[in-house]
Amino acid sequence: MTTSTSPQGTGDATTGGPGGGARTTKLAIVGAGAVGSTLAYAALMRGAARTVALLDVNRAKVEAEVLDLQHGIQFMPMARVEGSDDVAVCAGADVVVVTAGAKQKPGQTRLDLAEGTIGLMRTILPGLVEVAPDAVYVMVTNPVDIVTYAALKFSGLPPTQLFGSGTVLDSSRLRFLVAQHCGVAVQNVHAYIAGEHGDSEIPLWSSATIGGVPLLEWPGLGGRGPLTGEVRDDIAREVVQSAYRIIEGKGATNYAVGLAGTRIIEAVLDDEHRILPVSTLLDGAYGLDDVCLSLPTLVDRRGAAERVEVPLADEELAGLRSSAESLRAVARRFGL
Ligand SMILES: O=P(O)(O)OC[C@H]1O[C@](O)(COP(=O)(O)O)[C@@H](O)[C@@H]1O
Repeated sequence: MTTSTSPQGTGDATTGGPGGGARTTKLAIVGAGAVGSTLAYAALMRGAARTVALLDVNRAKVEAEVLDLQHGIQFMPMARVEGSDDVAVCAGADVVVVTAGAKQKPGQTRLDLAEGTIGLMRTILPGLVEVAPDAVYVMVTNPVDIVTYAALKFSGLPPTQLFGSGTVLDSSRLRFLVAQHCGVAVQNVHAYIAGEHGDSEIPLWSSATIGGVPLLEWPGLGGRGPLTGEVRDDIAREVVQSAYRIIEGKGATNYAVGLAGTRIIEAVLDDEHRILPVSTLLDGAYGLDDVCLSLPTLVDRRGAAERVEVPLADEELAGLRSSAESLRAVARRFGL
């Protein structure tokens, strides 16, 4: 079953646009759950790709999500939406985003989900690579660092071409909280979370800036105080806890992760050369290797093209090393 539509009824990303015109971009999303379908919605709303294809084992679910999205096409930038329970729907994709996996339940950590999800990656990656060998693969499924490490093994793809959404979302949570505390626009806060997308993640306070001022020297503005050690610790704790709070309240996180994923997809499809904290396989950076974790990385049409070596304070480097250690221990536990 493939359910699809096109504005002019014909043409797709593989054969060219309607009427055989210029080739257009195609985004394939694996998993039509809360994250996958919200990501599709966000990508369509932002006009990130001309074709959005959804793949899910649950035929009724994928059909329903596709229909619902198709009915909104009139109000979006020009696009085509298709969906199927057959991997062929992903053929010729420029970007494949993997969101499929076991659902996180209240109280479960991301690592609790690992085993079933790793098995799923082993099953689905070879078929995806067969139909979309040139796509850039973005893993979103949690625990994303472990899933990315496993997917690299199962796909045989180079680390530039396959990486994880990592701490792009955590960094936007951090920026939101800092912006709220300081009373400035979130876009003016430049700060990254590095390491694991999870409990051992590290805010890179020492390199963060607000409006050109080093965050650690932020004097406060409009009656609001500086970011003291206590405030920073509270914010860092809140970043880690917020996903759990959302899951407790509504069962899943979907909006912010859908937007974060879309941001990564745009950086690839539009060849933006944008620095984003995605999860990549380390090969000696900061003395770390054979582990996937997040560091600011140049993302362009090639994928995760090059890592930026951000200067780290001693405690940040120590945090990164222990994050790497805990991820390696989990990977070993699952025989990776
Ligand atoms: O604070 P400035 O210098 O005005 O920069 C704002 C710009 O930086 C951004 O927040 C991106 O920041 P990063 O490069 O730190 O990710 C944009 O969204 C925004 O347009």
